[in-house]
Amino acid sequence: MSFFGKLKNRLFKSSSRLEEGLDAIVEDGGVEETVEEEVTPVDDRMETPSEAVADVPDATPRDDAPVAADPLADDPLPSPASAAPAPVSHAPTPEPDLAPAPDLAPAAPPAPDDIPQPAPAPDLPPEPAPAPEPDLPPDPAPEPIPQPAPTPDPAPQPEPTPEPKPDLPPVPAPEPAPAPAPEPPRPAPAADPTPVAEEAAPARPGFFGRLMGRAAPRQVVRRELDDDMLEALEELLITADMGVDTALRVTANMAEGRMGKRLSTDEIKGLLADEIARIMEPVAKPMPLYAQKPQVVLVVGVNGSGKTTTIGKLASQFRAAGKKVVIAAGDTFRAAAVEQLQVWGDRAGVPVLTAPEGSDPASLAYDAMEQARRDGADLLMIDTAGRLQNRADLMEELAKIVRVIRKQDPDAPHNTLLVLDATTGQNALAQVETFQKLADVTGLVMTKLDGTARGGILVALADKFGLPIHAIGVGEKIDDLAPFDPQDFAAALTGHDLGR
Ligand SMILES: Nc1nc2c(ncn2[C@@H]2O[C@H](COP(=O)(O)OP(=O)(O)OP(=O)(O)O)[C@@H](O)[C@H]2O)c(=O)[nH]1
Repeated sequence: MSFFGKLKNRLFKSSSRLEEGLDAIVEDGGVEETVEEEVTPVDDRMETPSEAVADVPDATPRDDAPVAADPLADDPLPSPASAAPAPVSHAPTPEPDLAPAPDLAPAAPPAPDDIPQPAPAPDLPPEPAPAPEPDLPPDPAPEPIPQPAPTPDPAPQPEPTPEPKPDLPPVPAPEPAPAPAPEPPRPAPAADPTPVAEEAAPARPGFFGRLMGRAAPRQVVRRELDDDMLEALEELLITADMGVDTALRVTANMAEGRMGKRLSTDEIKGLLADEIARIMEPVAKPMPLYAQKPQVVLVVGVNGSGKTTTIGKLASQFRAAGKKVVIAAGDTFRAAAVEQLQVWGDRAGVPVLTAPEGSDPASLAYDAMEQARRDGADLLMIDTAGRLQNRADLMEELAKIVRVIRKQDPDAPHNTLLVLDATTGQNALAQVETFQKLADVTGLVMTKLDGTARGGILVALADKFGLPIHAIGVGEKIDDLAPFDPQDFAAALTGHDLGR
């Protein structure tokens, strides 16, 4: 499954909440219209198989898989491994929210009442650029109904003969869908008398309709964008954890130049996805890798935010990318935290340096630095305590760690990653503020996006702080750390496929 598919599934709570909310807003006061929609080729409705983002593979050793480096791999140095795209194992599972299957079905016999359409003769295309058969795969795959009877009958028969492709001049692209102008009443299409909101199963287009790239009429609910609707949208975004400021800004941008216009749920989703992607674009940055050896990565965050897990996942990905990694278990006050990190080190195949319980974390960090240098490690990842309850102590502890490692490398730490738990919602904003005071945070990793109904917190964070988001955690397994892709995220969050 592609990353979009996986993220979509995992953000199901968020996306369904937003989707349902948007549906409700548009339907509340919206008016049903009949529109014709361009028939989309099957392939266009499937996920693009080569999305760059790592489709998180199964938790298997991946010595040959540089992919994993993807989330981190903004390597300014030539690092073939890190630059390599993720191995994507795309099982083309159709998205549940993609177009309903019926209209994707390959050339079934047209409904009899489609036939009497005022047929433009097939060889007299009314348009200068007759569209190619849009709902056929571009490759010369045989028709699913192998009717070896290509009798060149000028009159179109209901029989689904193999498509007379060769007769049709190829056209580079199908025409853009015409604006949903009010359709003249058509001779009773085989319309289902039970229109279901926006995604009602469309009646199958006639043979010529399909041939010419036209589609079946379908019912779409549209609502005029007014103050009430804007307010409802703002509320919805706030409940998705986008925060008041960001929600207001997003809705204002969505509304710009569109007040009084009639918008469908799909259109609203598209606008929202565009806005979210626009905000997230500048912060989607993999963790930079430097030539410095060892590159010191200090990992901070409150207890339970997912630091240990994230260190394990990152270490595994770095290692798979050919980097030599050492981990220092800097939360020396909690034996359980140290043990947990050792488990993750074992999983990732990376050594974990520990110190006796209660010993000075800065001392451990110093020793770890020495060992990492001795071993020629590329990366030293230092876990830290997350006791915000005693902020002054924590601040002193972090400051001391930084002081001692700078004795060996004045530029260290090279990265200070703040790990945030997406399920804490708006509290994540406060955590960023606090940790920015405690440490010089250089980037974020957002965990547990699979477990929240309100992924909008990422949008609020990006909008407010502009800190790079290096990766997102979408599960508890070692491979459940993905690069942050703003387009995929926006699509997954809103349920709108941005068409990539
Ligand atoms: N569902 C899900 N769970 C996660 C994710 N990341 C971490 N977790 C879980 O969150 C819990 C806390 O993770 P830890 O890595 O131990 O968090 P920590 O910040 O190191 O916590 P302390 O050791 O208490 O400081 C564990 O049960 C993890 O399995 C994620 O992306 N998704």
